[in-house]
Amino acid sequence: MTSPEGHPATGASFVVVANRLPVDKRTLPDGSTVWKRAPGGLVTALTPTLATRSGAWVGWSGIPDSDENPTVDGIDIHAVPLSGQEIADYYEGFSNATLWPLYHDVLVKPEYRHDWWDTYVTVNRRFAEEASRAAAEGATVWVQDYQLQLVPAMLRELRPDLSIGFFLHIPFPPRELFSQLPWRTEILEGMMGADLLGFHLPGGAENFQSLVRRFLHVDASRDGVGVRDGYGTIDYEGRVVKVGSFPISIDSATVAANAAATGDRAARIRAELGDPDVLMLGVDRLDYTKGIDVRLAGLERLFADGRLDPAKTVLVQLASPSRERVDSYIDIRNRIEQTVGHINGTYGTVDHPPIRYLLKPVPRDELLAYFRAADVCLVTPLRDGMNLVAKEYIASRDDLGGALVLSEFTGAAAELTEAYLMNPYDERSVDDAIEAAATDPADVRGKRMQALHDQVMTNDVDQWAQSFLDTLAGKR
Ligand SMILES: Nc1nc2c(ncn2[C@@H]2O[C@H](COP(=O)(O)OP(=O)(O)O)[C@@H](O)[C@H]2O)c(=O)[nH]1
Ligand SMILES: O=P(O)(O)OC[C@H]1O[C@H](O[C@H]2O[C@H](CO)[C@@H](O)[C@H](O)[C@H]2O)[C@H](O)[C@@H](O)[C@@H]1O
Repeated sequence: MTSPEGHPATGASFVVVANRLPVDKRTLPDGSTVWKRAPGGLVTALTPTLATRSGAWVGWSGIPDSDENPTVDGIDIHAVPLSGQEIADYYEGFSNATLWPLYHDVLVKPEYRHDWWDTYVTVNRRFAEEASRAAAEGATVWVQDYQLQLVPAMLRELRPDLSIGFFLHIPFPPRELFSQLPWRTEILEGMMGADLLGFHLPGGAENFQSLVRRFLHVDASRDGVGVRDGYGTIDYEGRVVKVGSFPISIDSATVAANAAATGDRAARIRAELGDPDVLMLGVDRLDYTKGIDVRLAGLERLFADGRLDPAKTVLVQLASPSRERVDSYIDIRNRIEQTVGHINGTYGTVDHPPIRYLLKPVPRDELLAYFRAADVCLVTPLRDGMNLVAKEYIASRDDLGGALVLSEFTGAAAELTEAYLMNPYDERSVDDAIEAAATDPADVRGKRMQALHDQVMTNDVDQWAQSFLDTLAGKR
């Protein structure tokens, strides 16, 4: 059934459009398969809104050529199929070998290929068409992230009746870097199809305002962009587009409760590791932006200089494989594995290698138990949009134990000012922060953790989603 305008009368009144679906296909021991909700922060944040507003989710399953549409936990799934070639050109290519490095300070050289761009346009159009089919007349559609920056304008053209939001989960670069992009005007025009554009930090929003002034020749307000409130405005094609800063967070109460419920597993982890004086932890997708190499180099210097004792220190580095066919990800994996071998070979003994490195995801409860066990969590990216691991570690520590070493180049550092902040480009800063976090007196570490814990428990992901959606709806 359609409305007089030809739009679905029975569609969803709230639609999330994201590269990934919030479900995973799992194979059971008997060989059969089931779809399960993926444990991501975004789906947790949006589940209440999806449930109360007859919600739908448009995305890719992560599997080539799959267009199964399972309904999981009441979420109406609209799968967007991608062929093997499209995965190579749109996901691995344009999204993760062009945009990802360009938006992360050009840490590796972005590749600018017209065939990848063409596929990015084709796939963005497919997402927009599916969102158009899913949305009821006048619905709210929330488009997520750098893989889908053309969707807002494509969707507006198909469905001017919709209210469209867009949120970027990674940094938005300054003019000097973004201007490299051969398709810079098209990307900006694509984003400007939204009614509200959200970024983690005011700096990203301001970079965007500056770029649309320069390349779209529009009048963008120069008012400061506040955090959660106080958005900027841009007059564009007879509409007013809002631009704001909305730092994402986690489901803090659930993380805290689940971490506390891991019981004595944390103590057993420490015992299994030989009861070290200092247990350090790193938890990352294996990505060159995350600075895993930075923390390994820092640890090696601290061992070499006698500032930390390798016989009494353990670093558990949990790394999840990511984007494994992209060259820069193959390179960083090789470099990290070589460095781990070098440090263990030089500073370890047969029964005590100081670094324990795992290249596979661990179950959620096990991860929370590691958070409870660790004296120090090392979050050392060269650049990161937010970094939810930092917030999860803090939420897990209602015992006020532990210490967070945090790079200034993460979005999280803007809020988590009581962490042991460091500059990953400055060896002294790296070493001093790791040493201080490992050796400061318990009362100093406890006071810092108390302030961090209060911050993360107060600003959770529900507040993030609500502040964005209220601003989109004109309630703020
Ligand atoms: N269950 C599980 N979750 C993980 C693991 N490694 C990372 N994660 C989760 O993946 C998310 C990573 O988010 P974030 O730090 O913002 O970095 P991103 O990878 O760039 O999105 C966090 O919610 C982590 O808890 C793992 O080994 N197991
Ligand atoms: O989908 P993948 O290619 O496997 O990558 C995983 C996600 O990585 C990025 O995460 C970002 O979003 C986080 C939440 O806002 C933020 O904390 C982090 O700093 C970002 O890197 C990416 O933006 C997502 O689209 C990917 O799904």
